[in-house]
Amino acid sequence: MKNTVASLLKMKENGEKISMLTCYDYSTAKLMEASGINMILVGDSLGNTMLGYKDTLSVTMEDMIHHGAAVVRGVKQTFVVMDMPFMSYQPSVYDAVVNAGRLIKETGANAVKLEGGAAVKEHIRAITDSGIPVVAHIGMTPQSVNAFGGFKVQGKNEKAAEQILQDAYDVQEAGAFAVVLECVPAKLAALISEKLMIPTIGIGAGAGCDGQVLVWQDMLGLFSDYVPKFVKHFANVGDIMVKAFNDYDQEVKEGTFPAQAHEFKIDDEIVEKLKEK
Ligand SMILES: Nc1nc(=O)c2c([nH]1)NC[C@@H]1CN(c3ccc(C(=O)N[C@@H](CCC(=O)O)C(=O)O)cc3)CN21
Ligand SMILES: CC(C)C(=O)C(=O)O
Ligand SMILES: [Mg+2]
Repeated sequence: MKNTVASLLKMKENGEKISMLTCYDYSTAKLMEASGINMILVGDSLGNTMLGYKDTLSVTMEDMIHHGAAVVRGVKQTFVVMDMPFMSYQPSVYDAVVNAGRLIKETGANAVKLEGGAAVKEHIRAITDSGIPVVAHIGMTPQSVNAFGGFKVQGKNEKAAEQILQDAYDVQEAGAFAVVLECVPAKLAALISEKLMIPTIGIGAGAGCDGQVLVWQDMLGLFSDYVPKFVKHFANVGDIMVKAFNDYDQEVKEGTFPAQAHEFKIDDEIVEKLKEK
């Protein structure tokens, strides 16, 4: 069955956990849909994993649309959320609505996600009012890496924890239908999850959240620039890939690849005639 905003809200009501992974391409999207994942996030983390930037700040609307449209072509049922890239919504509520509209129109995705709590209340309200479902994102918001001085856990002291709880109430009040909690203490995330009506999707926020999200290259051991504490390697696909590339390299050099099974045939007669010419 196709996942919708209503079905995702229902999952929280029923106490069913929501699974989300990032995705940035067609072939991987098809594999994720085959797996039963509830939601796909076309994250601006593609700046790190696909493009090799050190943070997400350089990611453009065009980057997001290029990858988002490919992901949407790969799924029929799965709910797809598009990250709004740095500076596509911060300058004004007008920019936020126009760029949210572009992300939906030019990819066919189902919702947008933007970072921030109290500071983006009006943006969330205006995008929601235009008919686009919004996922909020609070706690350690990577587009503010320079303000935080690194990718550091947020909400550890009383004042900071209270601010994050208030951000959670603010984004719910503004109309967000779900909220990502990134790198916050587990007990704070559990408390927020209890207090909110909308589902919380955690990353580095413990088991008390209503759902979880991970970057797909992280959970498969394909990304090694950094391995945050919250990452679990569900498989070591990176090792498998290096082994396969190495096998290919060897077989090409030995001449064992390609074998006859990989060749196309032509009548010997034709080749004989060509030799005579
Ligand atoms: N591949 C990838 N995975 C991610 O989870 C991710 C991205 N890229 N890009 C955007 C942001 C950046 N994120 C990050 C990046 C690094 C840490 C990290 O290394 N944290 C350390 C230190 C925590 C602290 O000092 O408070 C850790 O040990 O988890 C965490 C989140 C999460 N997002
Ligand atoms: C890590 C998730 C929540 C994200 O925003 C991203 O992948 O860009
Ligand atoms: Mg992001």
